[in-house]
Amino acid sequence: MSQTSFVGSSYGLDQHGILHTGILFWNLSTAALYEESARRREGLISHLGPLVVRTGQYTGRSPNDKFIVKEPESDRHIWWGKVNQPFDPLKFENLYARMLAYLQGRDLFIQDSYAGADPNYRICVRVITETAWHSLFARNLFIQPNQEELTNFIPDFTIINLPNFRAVPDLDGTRSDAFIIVNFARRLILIGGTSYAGEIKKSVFTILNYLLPHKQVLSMHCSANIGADGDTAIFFGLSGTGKTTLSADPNRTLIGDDEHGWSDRGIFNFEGGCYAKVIRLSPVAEPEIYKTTRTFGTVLENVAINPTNRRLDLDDDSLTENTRAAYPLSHIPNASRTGLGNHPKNVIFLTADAFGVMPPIAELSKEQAMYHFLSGYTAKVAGTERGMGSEPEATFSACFGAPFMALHPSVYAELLGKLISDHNVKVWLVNTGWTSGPYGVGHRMSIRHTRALLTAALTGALDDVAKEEDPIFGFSVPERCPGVPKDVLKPRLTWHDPAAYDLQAQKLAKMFIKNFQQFTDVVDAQVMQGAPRLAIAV
Ligand SMILES: Nc1ncnc2c1ncn2[C@@H]1O[C@H](COP(=O)(O)OP(=O)(O)O)[C@@H](O)[C@H]1O
Ligand SMILES: C=C(OP(=O)(O)O)C(=O)O
Ligand SMILES: [Mn+2]
Repeated sequence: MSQTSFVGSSYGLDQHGILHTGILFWNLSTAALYEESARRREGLISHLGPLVVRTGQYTGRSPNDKFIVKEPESDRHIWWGKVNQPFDPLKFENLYARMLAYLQGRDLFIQDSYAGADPNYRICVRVITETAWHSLFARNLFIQPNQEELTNFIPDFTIINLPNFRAVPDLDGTRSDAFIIVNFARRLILIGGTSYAGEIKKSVFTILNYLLPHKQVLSMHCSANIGADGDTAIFFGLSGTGKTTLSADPNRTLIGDDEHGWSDRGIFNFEGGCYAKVIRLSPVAEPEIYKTTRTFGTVLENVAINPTNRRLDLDDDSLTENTRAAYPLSHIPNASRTGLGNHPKNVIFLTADAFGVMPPIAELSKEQAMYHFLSGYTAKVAGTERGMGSEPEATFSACFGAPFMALHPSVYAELLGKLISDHNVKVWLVNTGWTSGPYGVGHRMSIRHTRALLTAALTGALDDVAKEEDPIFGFSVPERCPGVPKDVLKPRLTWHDPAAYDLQAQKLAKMFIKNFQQFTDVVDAQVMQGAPRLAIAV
């Protein structure tokens, strides 16, 4: 049977300087990619159909190995620093030449797709990979053009993803054998040395974060869904705070789980699929996502599989805590087909606070919203074991997604501020971490309670509920919420020692203030009204 019955673009790989290859697999379908993947022994097909793969050494993103080429076209726009590290253009060309040499004689997989559901703002992305499974990942995560569009496809940006090509730092100017290098002038992203597929999707996100603000469109690290009345909600949050989990809500239509744009036409998804964490996934708490781990077409990264009966063990964290499922949006029963939504009525900032200080929900003023958006607070837990007494670490990640923000955070903050005012949006802070005492003592907020709080906020049920102003953070904490015990709403009440709570809250407020010093010169004085108030005695 022919293996080459697929649509390829007339814009061939020679245009990228890729010559003398093996077989080229253009835009292979899911089933064909399974076959190629199985033939190459890239992974195992599990019970009920997902493709299970391992990523080897790198089971998560490698932010320190990510670079942006320092060239005149983009130089003055980029937010240079720890996040966006400069890379020498000549070194880039050298590395690219070495990758082109590596590609000779190799079979390659090409997926041509869109990033951006709104045709006005989409970009054409070509993903070239040496493995079939990364090609399936790209196919699942991005938006599929139709047959005619594929024939005429000319990439705006091209990603060359070669996990088995390892850089030589002394020769290539990289930090290690892994690298993710974005070149805006060349419209090229080179990825090597790492198999973690998340690098592919987050590189595309970085590109859109660079391009869209120039068009007055806000790009956001958030999930999005739509209520029965057509009201859109967006959920900002760093990794692990609940964007994917909470946006998959049986009562709301899912737009997307991770990356969206907000233009004068409303919200649009950048992607066509989701990338969910599946460690200890509960079929009861997260039935929609759980089902995708039992569906043909899903790619499962680093999930344990019994090689004999091909059953999965979602509780097994021996390879990593960061086990993932990559699936198209159509795997979620009530997902949007268009990827579009109206201007949001509600914006949620998700934080996983490990100090037990933040309330499970609070309404923010416009100034507080700006302050918290620039702060991007969440917490990382130091130890992996509960009750070890190891101190959690506060993480401040501007715009709730600093690793992906190509421009200065104030660019995104200004756009958000304007959109919030123009569309009269309510902003909420939701703590999906610890509220009933600190990590090691308390326990994590239950998904059931978080969902009840979100339902109440999004349906307007919290509008008429009395709210108390938090003495330090100043935001408004509701006194009651249907389906949630009253005590849960006020973390101070759940601590054995209220004085210890006050001390911890002050400590956290100090961390906010220290972190915000980097922004005090660049933001409007008004935003400072959203800062925590240390002077007030509690
Ligand atoms: N109250 C809660 N709200 C949201 N997620 C929770 C909660 N409690 C535990 N979790 C777990 O935290 C993780 C959230 O991850 P995810 O939704 O993938 O985050 P993100 O998409 O923001 O990276 C999931 O594994 C989920 O099961
Ligand atoms: C894919 C990622 O994003 P998130 O955890 O936000 O889904 C990641 O950070 O690697
Ligand atoms: Mn996610």
